[in-house]
Amino acid sequence: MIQLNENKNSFLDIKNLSLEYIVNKNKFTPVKNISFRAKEYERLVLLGPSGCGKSTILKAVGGFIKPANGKIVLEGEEITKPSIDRAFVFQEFDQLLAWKTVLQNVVFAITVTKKFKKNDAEDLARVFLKKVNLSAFENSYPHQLSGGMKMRVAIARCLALGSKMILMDEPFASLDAITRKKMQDDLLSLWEDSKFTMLFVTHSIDEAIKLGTKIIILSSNGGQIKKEITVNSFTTKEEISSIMYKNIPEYFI
Ligand SMILES: Nc1ncnc2c1ncn2[C@@H]1O[C@H](COP(=O)(O)OP(=O)(O)OP(=O)(O)O)[C@@H](O)[C@H]1O
Repeated sequence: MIQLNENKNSFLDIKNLSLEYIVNKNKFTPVKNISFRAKEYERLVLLGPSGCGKSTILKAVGGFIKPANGKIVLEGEEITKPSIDRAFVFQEFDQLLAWKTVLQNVVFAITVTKKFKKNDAEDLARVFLKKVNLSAFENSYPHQLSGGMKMRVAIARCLALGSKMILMDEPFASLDAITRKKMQDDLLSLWEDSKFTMLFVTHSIDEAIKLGTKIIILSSNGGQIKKEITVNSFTTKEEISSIMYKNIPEYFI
């Protein structure tokens, strides 16, 4: 079991963050003045109803939206632009190139983003494929893999590139219940094996409890943080539901 590093309280530090879009020349601010922190190797889950600003926060951490106010700091450095430091892993894990093998997919990413010779890139790719238990599948193509294995390749690729955070926006939302459970289990075992800090967006209470070490509950009223919950073995669906029922009744409509 990985211990969260208590000395790295400010691995990710979001301070008084407001995020806005310009709609018909007017400012629209879906996220207003929120603050929260994550430790290294935290599995931080943003939970809230549709439209509360979860994806907007994730995009800002990715560096794709600049804060209107406040700041986002990762390991002491303010985030101002996208970087491989913070990698998105998309739904269906379809960022993998269908015509390249598992090994070639990882090597391709390494050679494009780092100045590595092909042989060195292959060595590095194999180290990370081993970490995610896919050494035996290095010559397989993405279509020959299960969803969980594709996720492992996508995450191995991020880790090989040196990503410090993996950003996931409802990656399992479109899956049937059995596949979703399997993917969640796979993600947890991958996290146990490979150690990464994760920011995961969902509107499922069950998923938040299962995957999170910390849950941030957001309301639909301007992306306000209603509660921050450190998940432990006593955290129940009833407890989270009751917090949400009191603070965000529209979640249940
Ligand atoms: N590019 C955009 N331009 C203008 N408004 C946007 C844009 N993207 C999102 N919004 C609006 O900002 C608000 C927050 O959207 P966001 O997608 O962050 O919410 P969410 O909590 O992730 O919702 P969902 O769970 O439905 O994906 C919503 O009202 C949405 O309509």
